[in-house]
Amino acid sequence: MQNLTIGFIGGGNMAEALIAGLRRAGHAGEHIIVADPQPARREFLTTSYQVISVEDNVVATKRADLLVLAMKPQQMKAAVAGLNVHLKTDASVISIAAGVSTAAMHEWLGEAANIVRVMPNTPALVAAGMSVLFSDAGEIHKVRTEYLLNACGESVRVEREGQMHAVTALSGSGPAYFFLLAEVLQATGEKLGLPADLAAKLAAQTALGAGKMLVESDRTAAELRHQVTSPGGTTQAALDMMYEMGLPDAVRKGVIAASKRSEELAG
Ligand SMILES: NC(=O)C1=CN([C@@H]2O[C@H](COP(=O)(O)OP(=O)(O)OC[C@H]3O[C@@H](n4cnc5c(N)ncnc54)[C@H](OP(=O)(O)O)[C@@H]3O)[C@@H](O)[C@H]2O)C=CC1
Ligand SMILES: O=C(O)[C@@H]1CCC=N1
Repeated sequence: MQNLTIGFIGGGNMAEALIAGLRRAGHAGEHIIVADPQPARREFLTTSYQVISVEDNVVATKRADLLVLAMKPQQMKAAVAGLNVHLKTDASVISIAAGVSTAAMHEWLGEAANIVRVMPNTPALVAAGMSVLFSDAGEIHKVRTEYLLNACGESVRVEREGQMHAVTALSGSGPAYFFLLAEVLQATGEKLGLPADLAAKLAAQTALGAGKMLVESDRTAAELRHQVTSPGGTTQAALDMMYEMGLPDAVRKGVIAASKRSEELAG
């Protein structure tokens, strides 16, 4: 797998996270080629990750064994138009765009294209990504895709493409929900008199610790929450207020809104 050339069309935030994961896992920069319209972005990616950067999508497409389509959903149709004739025989084509269905990808790239639909997330940048894949292509294309995704963290397959909307709402967008919570924790710590750097450190390390416990412990999230919550104590005071202010309902409605937006992007 290390000899596969992995191409990216679009070198934005999510492509960078995947590239960082690949490079950390030892995939050679000379086997990664990124096409992006912005010269400054190409320069940045080459300097930071020692990858090959090009302006022309066709150049990256021709060389790629795995081609990752990493532009915005609204940019996808125009970006892939005409690329299918340049694909290597048996190339795997991985779309990471929210909402965009494999049927749409086949419509744009032809029925013969080996399409894998993936929903990654930005913690791939630090090898802690969570990716979900769906594909109607052959096993080899899923296995190759898992090589890429597992270099960046964890991956799972789903058998029903319809589940990708909920996946997108949960793990694709999910890092932003935790970052928002960290922002509020930090700002409130400052308001309560802590220096900014200390408040930021406390929010970040607490998020890391809670995340590690969620991943590593046998206990459920609810059980872990109960362990922190002494009856009549400080956590109880906070959680009572958060429930009263509707925090769980706000999160629930937010995640449902994300899932609906993913359905809308599907057209
Ligand atoms: N960010 C995230 O957390 C996640 C994103 N995704 C998906 O990843 C995809 C990319 O998102 P993200 O990285 O955030 O977006 P970005 O806007 O950061 O990256 C997209 C990149 O593609 C470039 N681009 C646009 N049109 C073309 C084209 N025709 N050919 C080549 N490159 C092009 C853009 O250039 P320019 O700026 O000039 O338009 C930009 O550099 C989206 O489809 C999104 O749904 C999935 C999971 C998580
Ligand atoms: O916000 C978005 O649309 C993309 C998809 C998931 C995360 N970012």
